Amino acid sequence: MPVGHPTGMISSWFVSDLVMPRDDAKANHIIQAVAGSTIEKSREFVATYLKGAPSASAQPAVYGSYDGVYNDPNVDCVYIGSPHAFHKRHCLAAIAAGKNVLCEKSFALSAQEAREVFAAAEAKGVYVAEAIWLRHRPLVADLRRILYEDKAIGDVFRTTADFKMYMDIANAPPTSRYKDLSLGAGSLLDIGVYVLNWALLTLDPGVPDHPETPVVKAVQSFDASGTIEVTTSAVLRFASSGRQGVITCSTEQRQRGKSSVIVTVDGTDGFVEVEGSVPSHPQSFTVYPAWTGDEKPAGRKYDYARPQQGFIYEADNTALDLAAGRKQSPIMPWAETVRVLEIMDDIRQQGGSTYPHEKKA
Ligand SMILES: NC(=O)C1=CN([C@@H]2O[C@H](COP(=O)(O)OP(=O)(O)OC[C@H]3O[C@@H](n4cnc5c(N)ncnc54)[C@H](OP(=O)(O)O)[C@@H]3O)[C@@H](O)[C@H]2O)C=CC1
Ligand SMILES: O=C1OC[C@@H](O)[C@H](O)[C@H]1O
Repeated sequence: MPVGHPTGMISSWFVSDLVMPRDDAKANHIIQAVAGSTIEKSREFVATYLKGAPSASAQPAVYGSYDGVYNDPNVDCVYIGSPHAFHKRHCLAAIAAGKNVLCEKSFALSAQEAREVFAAAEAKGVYVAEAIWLRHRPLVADLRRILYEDKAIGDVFRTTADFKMYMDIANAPPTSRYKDLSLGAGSLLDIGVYVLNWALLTLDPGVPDHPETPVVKAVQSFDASGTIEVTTSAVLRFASSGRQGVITCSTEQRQRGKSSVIVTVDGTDGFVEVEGSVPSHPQSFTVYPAWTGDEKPAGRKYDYARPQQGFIYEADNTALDLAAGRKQSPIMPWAETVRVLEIMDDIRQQGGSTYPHEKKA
């Protein structure tokens, strides 16, 4: 799958995974072109991250503006790894040029922005998907099967998930996407989106095709300036089952250790703990029977640790979607991206966080 992308942290992680050799690749990804805001940044990106890449990806076309990638006839799919507030603009520009698009989470600032992008994609007949890599992990599909087909822990009744990642916002430059509200700063869109996805995936077997939208109660707290949302807590309740999700995220707290329990799913006959460094990067899960005595019971561990970080799964699935002529990802269809953003709109409304363009409206 030829890929074009701007520079930046996530883009470096993404391409590093794609060019790492592996035996079980479902698709052959070629980094065909790289675009950043300056040609120097793009060249530096290539020199840094594609130095040892297989020959097809080692010398991509290099552009000093994003238009270069949008208009490059050799690019099949544009990967967008810019800050949240630019996603709509960059998606629309790529779509207008007739390109397929894989765009980072959170897909947009609001559900309305996502609807506009998907309407444009439909009109142009191109593929667009949110790069919510968590949903593409085999670990997630296996866990859902164990919960809802094998019913290994009985009836699921609750999921708790917490994402903590310390950001020194006070000392970050004003241009940082973690600090600049006009770039979409805030813990919910950056990391809360993962714990929300964990709750939806583990509490609702109908996801993604027949999802039930939960009732949400949420609060948010802000940094010293009172403008940047740094901690979000929300409780979700699914009316049909009574299942609850307790999801929290904070950029004020450091993650503890290299691996810990990042998600817990409780059932009537047992529980599951998902282990990893942070909820975006699960490595294993353990299925336990009900904890009845003093000691924690023995569980069965399912381990998915690999040399890549995990971006290969969304990349492979995107390539397979394109090869099959699909315009949407069956794992993260447009309606599901919109629904996640609608829930986040609701959480932000209850929590009191708004973006500059919303204040003007
Ligand atoms: N899936 C995952 O695990 C992760 C996903 N993400 C997601 O990826 C996206 C980008 O995050 P990240 O890589 O950390 O972002 P960065 O802050 O690294 O920015 C990415 C690129 O966007 C451009 N950019 C950044 N700030 C500005 C600005 N103020 N004005 C104009 N252009 C700017 C720059 O590219 P240039 O100047 O070359 O154009 C920059 O290299 C977000 O949606 C985030 O949520 C982020 C981290 C991990
Ligand atoms: O998606 C993400 O997950 C990992 C974090 O480091 C990053 O800030 C965030 O965007």
